[in-house]
Amino acid sequence: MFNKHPVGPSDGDDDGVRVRFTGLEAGYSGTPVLRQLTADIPALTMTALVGPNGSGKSTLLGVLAGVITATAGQLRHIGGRPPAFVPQRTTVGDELPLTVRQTVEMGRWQERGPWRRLTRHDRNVVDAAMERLAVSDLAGRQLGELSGGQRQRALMAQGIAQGSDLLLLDEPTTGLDPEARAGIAALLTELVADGTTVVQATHDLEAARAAHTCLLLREGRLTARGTPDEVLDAGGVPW
Ligand SMILES: Nc1ncnc2c1ncn2[C@@H]1O[C@H](COP(=O)(O)OP(=O)(O)OP(=O)(O)O)[C@@H](O)[C@H]1O
Repeated sequence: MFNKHPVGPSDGDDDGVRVRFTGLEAGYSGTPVLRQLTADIPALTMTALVGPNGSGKSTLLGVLAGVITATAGQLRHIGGRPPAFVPQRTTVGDELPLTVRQTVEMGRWQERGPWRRLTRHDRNVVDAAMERLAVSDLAGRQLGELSGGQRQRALMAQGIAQGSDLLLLDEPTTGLDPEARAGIAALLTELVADGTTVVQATHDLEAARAAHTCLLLREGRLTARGTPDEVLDAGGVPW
């Protein structure tokens, strides 16, 4: 694919960079998925990971989040707090006996440690995250009995409750109705304006267009990197 920007870090210094990876490789049980990925994630911007099913977007998010270990290459988080990772809502078990409030409270575990009593500050952070995602009314409901959009908002509230400056989201708007998608898009724009770096894997063209930077993956390789116009229009929509 035609690509105006070189596929790699923009330059050698760390200015304005939140995450830098070089020659990154990762996979599952010895099966390689990501191959020689090299790129920067600019700080205080929104980056969209785009590409066809199975191209490695979720795997890359998992590596950035630290839940999947790279098998080769280098990954550097430049400054900031440990990332907050919001997985695809379909990967969160329906049978989990958790209420919405308990789910959001888990966002404080990294700081507080699991099973420790939450402090008043923690509870305030949880309340604020639930209000921001409009799930306060659902606080006592079981996660498994929520609609897709409600569950997505609960998981996003958990991510926000972590208070990280780096939010990693796996398909936060896929399958949601237009109103719910617009709500999430507006929230992400606000979060970036408030000082958060957002990285989202997405098949949602509007979400990708709203990003500052798109990284296009194909078969585990980074094949284009640039503005949405450059990446999405250069060779047709890439999925
Ligand atoms: N837990 C796993 N165990 C083994 N292989 C996996 C696992 N998760 C993903 N894979 C494989 O890794 C490759 C990349 O998958 P990944 O989920 O990262 O792609 P994706 O771009 O996020 O796809 P989608 O758009 O469908 O969500 C695929 O071939 C997939 O089958």
